[in-house]
Amino acid sequence: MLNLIKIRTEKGNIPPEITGIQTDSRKVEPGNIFVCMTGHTVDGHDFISQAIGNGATLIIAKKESGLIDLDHIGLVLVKDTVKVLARLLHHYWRYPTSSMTTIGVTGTNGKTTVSHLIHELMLLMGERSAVAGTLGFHLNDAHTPTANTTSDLTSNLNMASQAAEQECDAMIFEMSSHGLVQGRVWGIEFDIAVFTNLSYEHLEYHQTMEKYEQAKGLLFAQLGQDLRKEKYAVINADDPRFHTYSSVTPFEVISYGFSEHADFRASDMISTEEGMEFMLHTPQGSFTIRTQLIGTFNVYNIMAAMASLYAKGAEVKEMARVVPFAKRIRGRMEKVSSAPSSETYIDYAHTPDAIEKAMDSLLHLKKGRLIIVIGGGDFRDHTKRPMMAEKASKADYVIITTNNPGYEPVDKILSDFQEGMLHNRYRMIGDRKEAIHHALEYAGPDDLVLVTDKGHQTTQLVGGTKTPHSDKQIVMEYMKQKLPMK
Ligand SMILES: CC(=O)N[C@H]1[C@@H](OP(=O)(O)OP(=O)(O)OC[C@H]2O[C@@H](n3ccc(=O)[nH]c3=O)[C@H](O)[C@@H]2O)O[C@H](CO)[C@@H](O)[C@@H]1O[C@H](C)C(=O)N[C@@H](C)C(=O)N[C@H](CCC(=O)O)C(=O)O
Ligand SMILES: Nc1ncnc2c1ncn2[C@@H]1O[C@H](COP(=O)(O)OP(=O)(O)OP(=O)(O)O)[C@@H](O)[C@H]1O
Repeated sequence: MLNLIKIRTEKGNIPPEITGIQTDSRKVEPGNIFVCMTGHTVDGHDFISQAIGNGATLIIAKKESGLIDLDHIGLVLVKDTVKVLARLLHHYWRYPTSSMTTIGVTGTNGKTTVSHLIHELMLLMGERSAVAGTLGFHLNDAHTPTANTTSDLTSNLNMASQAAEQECDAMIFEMSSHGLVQGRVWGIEFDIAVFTNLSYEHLEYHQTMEKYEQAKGLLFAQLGQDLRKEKYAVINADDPRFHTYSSVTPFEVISYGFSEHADFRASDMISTEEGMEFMLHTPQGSFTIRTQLIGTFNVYNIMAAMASLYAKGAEVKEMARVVPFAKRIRGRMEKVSSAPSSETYIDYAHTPDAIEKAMDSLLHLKKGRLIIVIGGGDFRDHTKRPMMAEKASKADYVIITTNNPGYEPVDKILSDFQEGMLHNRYRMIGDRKEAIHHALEYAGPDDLVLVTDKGHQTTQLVGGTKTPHSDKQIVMEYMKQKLPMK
């Protein structure tokens, strides 16, 4: 295997066989290669002793560090451990992404929804599928949690290999900009690259919108240039980046949106008791689409999922038949209470654009007032807070709170949001549970309550301590106590 890489220095005893490849010393098992990665927080080179203690027999590093007893292990020095890791991992797992249709979904909002819609539609059409993203790793119906939206390369290859072993027809990767920039999917053979939209987010990491835009574009570059292969880019025709991303790839672009020229074009959207209905015009004809999902943004998400599967070879007619059975995604415009009390929705909106879109999707349903809970916390872009509050000002009443405040002073979080408020019909309550209770208390039976930011998540981080917290459970328990038993 080492013949795949350029070795600068080789020392000690190189083992004839290895049992796996690891970048985290805590996960190393006997016989593994430990590859040292220089991270944002710590340097993997500092954990070589721990890796050896756990049984690593070969260390791949950029530099020599510490005293290593080379009697029983080997040490290989290379120029770039990230690139070497990618090369070795794909070889070790026997290139699993080349045996199934591999789909990458990127964009500021909608990645989870589009990825899960593709997955669910495939299962509904009788195919085998896997998806890895914010909600974890779903292999057909089985589920394992993951740490990131886009996992590290070692985990991605491990998941892809499980999917390939289960003979999945496709694997879908939710692609965050961090994941793309850090090479967490290097070498993955994408067949279809999907773009949802781009708006203000993650500038604490990328610094400028231009760099953020470039980061997302890496997914289209990763389709490669090999025109012997059948590959597609699926791009939102209504987004201003349509032309930029279309020009990154030599492969055919399938567009979707409300624009006249889109290949998958929606029209005549109406809300129904069950969700929504719209007309979808496609290269295979026009179809009525009925869905349990709500909000115009979900029309986009459904079109992105259907266009991706059309690229993969599915019949639009068959997809139109199964879309009504695709369930709402956990924590995304999830209705958790309804008449006789106020209707309450939980939504993972955590960007200015998502807040605006989530509110817009409810405005036509409201008979009384729209009450919104917004919040934020440490470890996320702080600069977006006033913009989120500005968008939330469209609601009749706004409750500003925290979400995973971490080590940041609560008053600072609240005042950042306050800066963006366009009216004074708001209240600031630091404790998230109390804030949700206040929203529900304030709401009358005709009012709509939208609780944003936490969505599906089930913990609250205060200081360095995580405690259980579910917005959905808080609403349901409150309703149970307040509503008279029948
Ligand atoms: C800032 C950032 O992106 N950090 C990511 C990065 O970690 P890092 O560079 O800090 O790694 P590190 O902790 O310094 O460790 C360096 C190396 O030492 C190793 N190590 C470390 C400790 C130890 O005891 N032993 C050991 O061997 C580590 O395994 C690693 O190989 O690489 C890790 C593996 O890929 C990620 O899990 C981690 O995500 C952290 C947890 C994170 O919060 N990231 C956020 C910003 C993120 O990536 N978000 C995106 C988008 C979310 C969205 O769209 O909303 C995501 O994809 O999740
Ligand atoms: N196509 C869309 N356009 C704008 N907003 C959207 C769209 N789809 C979803 N949203 C909003 O964004 C929120 C998050 O949706 P989703 O989880 O699908 O996005 P995401 O890109 O995966 O987010 P993250 O990367 O943070 O996990 C939703 O709860 C909704 O408010």
